[in-house]
Amino acid sequence: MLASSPSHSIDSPLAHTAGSNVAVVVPAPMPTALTYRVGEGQTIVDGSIVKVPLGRRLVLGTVWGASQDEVNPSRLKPIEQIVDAPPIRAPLRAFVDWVADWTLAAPGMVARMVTRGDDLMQRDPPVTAVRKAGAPPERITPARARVLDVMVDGDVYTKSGLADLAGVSTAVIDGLVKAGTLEKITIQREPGRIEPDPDFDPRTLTEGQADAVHELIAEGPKDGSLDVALLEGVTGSGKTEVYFEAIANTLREGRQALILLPEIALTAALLDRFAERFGAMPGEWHSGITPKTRRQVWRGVAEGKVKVVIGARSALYLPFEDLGLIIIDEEHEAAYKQEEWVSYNARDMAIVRARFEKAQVILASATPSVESRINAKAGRYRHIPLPARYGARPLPSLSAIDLRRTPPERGTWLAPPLVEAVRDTLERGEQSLLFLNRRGYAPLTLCRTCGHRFECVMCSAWLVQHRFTQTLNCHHCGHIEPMPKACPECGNTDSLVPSGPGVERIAEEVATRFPDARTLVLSSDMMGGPKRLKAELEAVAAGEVDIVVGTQLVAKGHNFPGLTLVGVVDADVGFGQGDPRASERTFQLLTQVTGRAGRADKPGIGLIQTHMPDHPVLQALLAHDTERFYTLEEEARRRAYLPPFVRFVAVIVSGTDVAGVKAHANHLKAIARPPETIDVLGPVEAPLAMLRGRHRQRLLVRGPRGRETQSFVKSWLARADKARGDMRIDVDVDPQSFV
Ligand SMILES: Nc1ncnc2c1ncn2[C@@H]1O[C@H](COP(=O)(O)OP(=O)(O)OP(=O)(O)O)[C@@H](O)[C@H]1O
Repeated sequence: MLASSPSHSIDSPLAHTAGSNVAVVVPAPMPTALTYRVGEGQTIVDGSIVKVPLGRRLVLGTVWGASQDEVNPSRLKPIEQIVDAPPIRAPLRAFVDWVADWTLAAPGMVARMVTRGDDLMQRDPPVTAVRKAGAPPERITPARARVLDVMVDGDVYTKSGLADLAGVSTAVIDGLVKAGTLEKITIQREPGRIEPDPDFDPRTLTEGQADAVHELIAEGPKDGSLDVALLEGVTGSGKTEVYFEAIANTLREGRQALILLPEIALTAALLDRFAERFGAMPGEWHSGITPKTRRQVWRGVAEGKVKVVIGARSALYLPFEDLGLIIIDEEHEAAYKQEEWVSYNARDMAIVRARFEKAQVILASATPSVESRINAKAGRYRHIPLPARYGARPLPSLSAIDLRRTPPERGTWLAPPLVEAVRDTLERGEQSLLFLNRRGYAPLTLCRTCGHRFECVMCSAWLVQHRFTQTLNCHHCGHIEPMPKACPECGNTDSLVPSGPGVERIAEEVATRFPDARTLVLSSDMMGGPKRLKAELEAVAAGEVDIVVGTQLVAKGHNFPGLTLVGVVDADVGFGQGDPRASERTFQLLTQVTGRAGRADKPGIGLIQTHMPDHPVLQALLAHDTERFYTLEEEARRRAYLPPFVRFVAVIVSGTDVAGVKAHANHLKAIARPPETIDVLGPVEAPLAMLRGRHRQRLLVRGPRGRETQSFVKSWLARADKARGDMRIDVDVDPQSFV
């Protein structure tokens, strides 16, 4: 609903008067805000969300302040409407500016992540309600008496709600309205909300947990300076219980809290845990929620009524009224990096948002990112360890299965020691998890006769065979085609063979070896939506499944009490893909997944199939020697001039015209002229040379950590020729993905 004046309190008393010019940030890739005129009768403040004409469209924009630009009055357009929504507060506007500057994105594209779209600004339609208004009716029936009996003077009821309450039909209510006893009114229905109660059901903490809570709450800086704590606790140490206490503290201070999670799959379980601890559901924010919930949470946080939000990285842009605490759970996860539209890392940006909001940040992980570890070591973050599992449970005992010595039988993927271990676990009535980070049945399909390999037509990538759906899928662009009967190259039938395993193939082997076991495949593309996934995860937790075959979807965050064996089918998948973070990712993923074993009363084991049992990363993992891993990795990065000791900025030129893309990339290189401290590497064909039908060339800028590198990229790209046609230049500061 649009109104000419917002009904909300404002954080800036300075209204812009009619006839004055204001700067409005609009959702378009423009480097600056545009100027519009405030109309008669409009009350506009800094942060007002407005509708303004842009070309022929009316777009949603945000008032950033008075305009300093000289604009020819004849070209000046008026603000069309003021949206009935709380204005965007100054700290959030400052955050948007900062993110735009840091990521080299247009401010409007960042602001768009705050205001999102029109639908978010709508209010639910008003509803008709009734309340007592006059004397009881002359004709009083038992049904009418019941209605009057249940009503409290002054209270407002929806018709159907009141009918239910009194156990009568709505016709009885209509009769009372007609008689003048009740009157109809229109109300804006507010979602019923129970506030989380910090003292609802606190846990008894272990000594280690209590110390960590004390440090988090009481030992932070007292001068209001930025407080970032790295809560590093081994898997199953109870990090969640610890940061819940920090949330309780924030709630007692009357402020709001945000918990960011890397995966939607983790939200359902955490929502339930939160409700048990605080007696109320938090707000939920991710791509799987309904538009109605989205509207209610957005408005609820802006008005300070929703106190806690659990969400995906986009929740970082919610317009909190008074944000006191941000928790980044599994802070090391690559999923915090967004790579579309605006490339940003939600973990890093959360720290910036916290600075503007004067909020605390807790980064939680069993396997922190190398960056956060180094920041903690340098004293920029407080380092709070939780070295033991809750309930004195041991960490799982880990060992490697050397595939060179005990390989699987031909055409199978599970080596004899792993098969034996699964059998023993089944016999004990316990659960096993077989982990392989590959969706589908086989990563490649080829023709035995002519050697043809199935590739995506839009990307330089193999098509992954999926048996459940009988399709070949591209995991990069989403292209799907039916599994052919014959080879398109040589026409031979019965000659197409799968090559390599995905989780579906492992599940097939499991079904052959253990036909009586209850087996479940869990991977993101098998999901029948978040509801089905939640039910499946609950079934695993309840012990209704014997063997889970899963991708990274099940690797982290979950609590499966009956799970005592984790088998890693192929630990070598993650190493050496030209990605500077390959070792780190592998270490993290394998620690997380093996950390699912033995979390309740029975001890767990992890068996890791590999061709490289002596790899230093695996050695550190097997010994639970986290310290050794970080020391090795830090040293390797320092030596090789890799982040976080340098800053990388990736510049990707893409388009449908391969020659044009190459020429433009070469042009960029030719005009770069970087200062001595900065190198421009490339251009080279990106590892994914074609993606969604666009050819890609990659330049990599390597420079110092400060702002210098971004400043160089900004001025460099500003000097470049305009990209023509459908050519696009994407800039990614601190890239996570090197494809
Ligand atoms: N103080 C406590 N009282 C009761 N139960 C606890 C306590 N601390 C932890 N637990 C239980 O121990 C298990 C592990 O805790 P939690 O999930 O918080 O660990 P975590 O450190 O987040 O693990 P991971 O990093 O492996 O996901 C959970 O079932 C949790 O309920």
